[in-house]
Formats: sequence, structure tokens, C-alpha cells
Amino acid sequence: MTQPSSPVSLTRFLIEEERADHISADLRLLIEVVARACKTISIAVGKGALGGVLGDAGTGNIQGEAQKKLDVIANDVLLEANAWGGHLAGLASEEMDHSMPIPDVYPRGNYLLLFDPLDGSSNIDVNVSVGTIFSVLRCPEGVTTPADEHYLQPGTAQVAAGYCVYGPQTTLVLTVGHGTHAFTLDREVGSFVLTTRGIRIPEETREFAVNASNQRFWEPPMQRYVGDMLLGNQGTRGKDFNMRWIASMVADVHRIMTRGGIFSYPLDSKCAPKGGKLRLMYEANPMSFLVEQAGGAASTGRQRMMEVQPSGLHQRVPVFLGSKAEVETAVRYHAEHDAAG
Ligand SMILES: O=P(O)(O)OC[C@H]1O[C@](O)(COP(=O)(O)O)[C@@H](O)[C@@H]1O
Ligand SMILES: [Mg+2]
Ligand SMILES: [Mg+2]
Repeated sequence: MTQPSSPVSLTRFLIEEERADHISADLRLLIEVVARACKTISIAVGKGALGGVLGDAGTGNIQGEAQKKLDVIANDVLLEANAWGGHLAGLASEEMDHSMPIPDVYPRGNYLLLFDPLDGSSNIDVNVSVGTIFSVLRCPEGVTTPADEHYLQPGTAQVAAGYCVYGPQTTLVLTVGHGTHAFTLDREVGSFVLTTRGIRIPEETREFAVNASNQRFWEPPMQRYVGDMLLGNQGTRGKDFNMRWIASMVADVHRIMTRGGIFSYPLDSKCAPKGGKLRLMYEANPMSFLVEQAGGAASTGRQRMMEVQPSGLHQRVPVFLGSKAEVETAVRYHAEHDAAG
């Protein structure tokens, strides 16, 4: 007898992943807690002006950036939900100066959670998609009170990563190292439902995403790379390119997950003293894990992103990720430039 095909909830998907030995029960429950927090953030984002959540919080974060009210709200939601979740030894956030070990009085586990609670903050007040990005690491063996240094593991050590995009639909995109999968929030029912199993990013693309206003500050290989794309079918690339820039990494990456493309936030002379614009631990590494698991590639331009050995919790890096062949082309421009001295 054929079974009626019913929608697969995130809960059922995670139970199946546990049965397949892809995740532990603790990791399954941890992801459920993060997903629940994302639902709460999605509701707050959706209320907008009606919920009094728009505008500046009047505070700044360790990155020297002004915090929006929703940056603070999303951070609090994730902290509160996960502190009581029982599956973490500690957590770290883009919005907090240091990581936070889970206090003894709370239930504790063996994972470390890192997150960018609200990505694309500059878009909140203009009603454009924003998101949450998260990454899960194992707490090193024997460590009961993890400090910042215990989070400094390369992206290859991640056991799970995901983002939730708050757009016309709220969509959670997740990997536990066995493909990348998308779950759409059924708002009436209140649960995430599997809508794409095994996302595959097309290898080739004719679409790139970059903040072109930084062009004069870019390094020479980036100038040449984008210059050649702009020449289109009249230049060496032999094809015309389209450009998109939402300024929410989550939304730009989600487009690439859906139809391919390359996303880049390269090194420029403004952000060079900090190493780049985007954060390795909260943005670049989780997105790289998701993109690689979907058949794409992710690089700093000179090194596979997930092999970068982190030196600081809030470290920044240049980013190129998306369609594999296109990322390889961007890397080739950098290699040729460096080889020429
Ligand atoms: O405003 P810019 O320079 O184009 O930068 C946009 C980039 O900055 C970010 O907004 C940084 O994220 P936050 O909003 O979490 O600080 C990325 O999402 C986005 O890709
Ligand atoms: Mg961000
Ligand atoms: Mg943020």
C-alpha cells in the first residue's frame, strides 16, 4: 500500500537525521530551539512599526556599529531560548563583546552556538528581507567553562549551520553536513515544513552580487575580475552578467541558493585594517558550510573559507561564495595577480 505523502516537518526531518546517525539527540533538540527562536524573531520582524521594533536602539556593539532595536531584540530572543535549551556549553553573538558560558544553574550540554541574530540591519526600517545566521561547534573535550579561545575552530569543524530569512516567506535553510535543505514556515500552523530537500546551486552563473560603490577601494585583482564581468560578451568572459545587491547577506545568499550566482564582499582599503567587512564566525563560516553542502564553493579569494584558522571571535574576512565555477574564476584572478608579484 502506498503511504499518503504528507508534508515533512522540521521535527520529523531532524528525527530522521538522528536515526540515520547524522546528528545526536542533543543536536536535534538544539536546532529545534534555534528554529523556535527564529519563529519568535519572524513575528517581531513582521509586526514592524505596529510592534514598536523599528529604529535605533541607541547603543553600539563591539564591532563599533550602531545597534537597531531588532538587533537587540533578536539577540535577547536567541539568548533566552538557548540559555534554557539544555544542549549548550556556551554561546557567542555578533552583538556581544565576549562569548557566554552557560551558567551552572542552567541545564547544560556540549555544543557551542554562534550567531548573527539579525543580519542586514540596514534593511529593517525599509521593509526589506533580513535574517538570522547560526553555526554550531563542539565544545572541546574537558572544557566545562568555554572561553572565547574555545570557539576559534575552523569552519570545517562545524556540526551544523543555518540561516533563517525573514522575507515575503520565512525560510530556514539548514545543513548538518548531509546536504542543504530549506524549510518554509507555515504561519497558520506555526511549523517549519521541508520545501526543498538537497538544494543544488548551479555551477555556472551570469549573476554577481557586490557593493559596487566600493569599487575604487578594491584590490587590483577584484577591479579586473568585476571589470571583465562588466565587459560582458565584448570581453574575455564572453557572456553578459546581471548584478544584484540586497545588502542583507542572508537574502543575497538565499537568492544564490535558489538560482545560483556569486556573492562577494572583497577586501578594500577601507576595511583592510580589520581584515574585511563580514564576520568569519557568524557570517562567512556558516554560509560557506551551507553553500559547499549545496555543491557551491566559498573562499576568501586566496583560501578555502572553511580552512581559515580563526584568530579572534569577531574576526573579519573577505568573502566570495556561490556557484562553484564562478568562485573558482574569482580565485584565479587573485592567484594570477599574486603570482605576477
Ligand atoms: O552596507 P554594505 O557595505 O553594502 O554591507 C552589506 C553587508 O553588511 C551586512 O549587512 C552585515 O550584517 P549585519 O547587519 O549583521 O551587520 C551583510 O548582511 C551585508 O552583506
Ligand atoms: Mg550580518
Ligand atoms: Mg547582525
